[in-house]
Amino acid sequence: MITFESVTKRYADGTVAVDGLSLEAPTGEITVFVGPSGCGKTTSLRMINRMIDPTEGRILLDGTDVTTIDPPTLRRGIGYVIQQAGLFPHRKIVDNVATVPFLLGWDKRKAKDRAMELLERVGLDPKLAQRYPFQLSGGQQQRVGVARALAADPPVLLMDEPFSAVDPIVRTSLQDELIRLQSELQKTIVFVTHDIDEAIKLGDRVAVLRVGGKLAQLADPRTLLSEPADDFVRDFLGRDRGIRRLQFVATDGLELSDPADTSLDVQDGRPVGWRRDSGELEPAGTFVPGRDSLRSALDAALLSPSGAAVAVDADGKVLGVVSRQALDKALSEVADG
Ligand SMILES: Nc1ncnc2c1ncn2[C@@H]1O[C@H](COP(=O)(O)OP(=O)(O)OP(=O)(O)O)[C@@H](O)[C@H]1O
Repeated sequence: MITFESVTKRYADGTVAVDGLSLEAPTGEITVFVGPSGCGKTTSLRMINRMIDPTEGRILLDGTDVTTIDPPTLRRGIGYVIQQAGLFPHRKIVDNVATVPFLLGWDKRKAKDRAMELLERVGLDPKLAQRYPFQLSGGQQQRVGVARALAADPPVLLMDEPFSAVDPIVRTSLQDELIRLQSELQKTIVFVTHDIDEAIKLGDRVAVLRVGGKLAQLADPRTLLSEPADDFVRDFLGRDRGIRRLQFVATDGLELSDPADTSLDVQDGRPVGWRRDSGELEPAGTFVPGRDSLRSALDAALLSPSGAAVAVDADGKVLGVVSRQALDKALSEVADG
């Protein structure tokens, strides 16, 4: 666990970048620092691995004040990923990833084996290992950056806007990959972003900071969306807060009707489309109950001319149909809190 105890950072020119910050980043969870430009996110993050030291207050790593640990020792247990990966340009990808284990005294073979294993783990083709960073796309470089940070298997990972330099599609896949990796590795992650959607998607807890380095709210994403602490947080969350809340509402309780009672065409157990009176087929939007959120179910319904959503299992086989009335009922329960 990482604990900030009334941490303040005042730079030499008098700028107060972080002001009395107190919070905990629990072990095995992703804590996101989010806020507008200049609110002190990077400064807060860098105080954890002592790239910057606080002016006042303390940061504890599992109960030990980080300023009592010498920086090289501290950083051995802390992986660090930055925007645009920061790879060594003149080293092959495999050597970039093997750098830290090698510095820790692993033999060359073992360090390279570890690097290859990690490249695969972050979803990269092993063939890329022999290339140089400039021969990779931005998204691939970011994956290498994550692999490199994980190389020595540190319990803590600091990530500073790691995905902001790539296009939205690559960004989504990097986020999905991080969620998958985290479910396997359960690292203590502190993740900095200025993108509230990214914060809500990735964070177990989200710390919203305001300019001047003050904590505006610390909450899980669901609470943040349903109970913003003040107007600043509400404005920062932006539009569609009501709709976005639905992504945290489960769908296992939705009432399913028998597809045979509807105009859904089913072949080999799979939905083909909604059969119109004219005989034409209209697309059928689907979702997986229990896995997908009420937002996905609503989206599926809105894609269907009938207004109903088709519930399917993980293999795409029809489980039932959620009528507009059943969705209405679920939505009104959400609105009632
Ligand atoms: N070395 C420094 N000397 C003086 N002021 C600094 C220094 N580094 C950062 N600052 C100031 O401290 C404040 C917080 O900066 P910081 O980089 O932590 O913010 P941030 O939230 O990460 O911003 P961004 O999203 O734009 O990267 C800003 O006003 C910045 O100008």
